[in-house]
Amino acid sequence: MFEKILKNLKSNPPLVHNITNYVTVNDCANVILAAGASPLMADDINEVEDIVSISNVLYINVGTLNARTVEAMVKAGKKANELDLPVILDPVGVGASKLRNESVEKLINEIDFSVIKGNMSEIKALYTNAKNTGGVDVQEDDLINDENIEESINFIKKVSGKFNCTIAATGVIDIVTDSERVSLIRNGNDMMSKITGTGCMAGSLVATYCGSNKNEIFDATVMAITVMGLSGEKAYRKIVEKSEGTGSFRTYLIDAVSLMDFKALKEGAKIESR
Ligand SMILES: Nc1ncnc2c1ncn2[C@@H]1O[C@H](COP(=O)(O)OP(=O)(O)O)[C@@H](O)[C@H]1O
Ligand SMILES: Cc1ncsc1CCOP(=O)(O)O
Ligand SMILES: [Mg+2]
Repeated sequence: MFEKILKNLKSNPPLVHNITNYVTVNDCANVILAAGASPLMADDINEVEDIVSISNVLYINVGTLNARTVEAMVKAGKKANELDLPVILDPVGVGASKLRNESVEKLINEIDFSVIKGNMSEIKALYTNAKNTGGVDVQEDDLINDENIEESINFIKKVSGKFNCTIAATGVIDIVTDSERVSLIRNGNDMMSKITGTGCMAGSLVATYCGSNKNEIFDATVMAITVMGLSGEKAYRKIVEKSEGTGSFRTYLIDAVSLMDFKALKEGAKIESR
């Protein structure tokens, strides 16, 4: 699976159109470059259709949404659907405010998404309209762990069925499902929750791999989440070795994505198919 996805990325590196937040935008651009693709950040309503038309995939992240960008997201998403490009949604912080809930509902109603990726609190808020008091971070009670794994898998499958797309729910254990296939990914490190942007970068990587593998959305998503987790492990080893902190961790994370190859993936991936 990895070999084919990587080969397609290498032979057809995608141009990734991102409409994303202003907190982690630079990390998203760098992680896309590190993976071997090209990022383009563009959110003006008068430009997005032109940009989608030259892109291979669209990543919509509502982290710092506002009325203006939501309209641009809808327009870009519709154009991407028309051109049959994968569209990825990161519903950052959904459940935390009325504006976020209404905007995400509008996006989901008007755009066909290939993948929705979020932490478990976001995925829960999406499905049940539950309040998300953690903001952009996962709430402690929602964390996916070995105790609640079966229940979590069944829940994420239901979410995938409802929204008719692949769902990637991230956390200590990540779950990816397209309703039928389920992969659990046990890569990653707790330090990934101590810097901002790991979720957004994971979304950018999902978009990157899907952009050159649009007929293999599930596998491309599993691969992206695995690359992110494995890179987190490598970055963590580096900072421990050098007694460094979270700032360096962020840099080493991007380094690790840029150095990732088939061999490292094959050796380090902790994927369980259910
Ligand atoms: N405690 C953890 N242990 C292992 N991996 C983690 C942990 N927290 C986050 N990650 C990883 O960090 C990435 C971002 O996930 P997450 O923190 O859930 O997203 P967000 O930043 O959107 O809340 C994912 O690849 C996930 O696997
Ligand atoms: C802190 C913050 N506030 C609005 S968007 C954002 C970044 C969230 O990034 P991530 O979901 O990757 O932690
Ligand atoms: Mg997030």
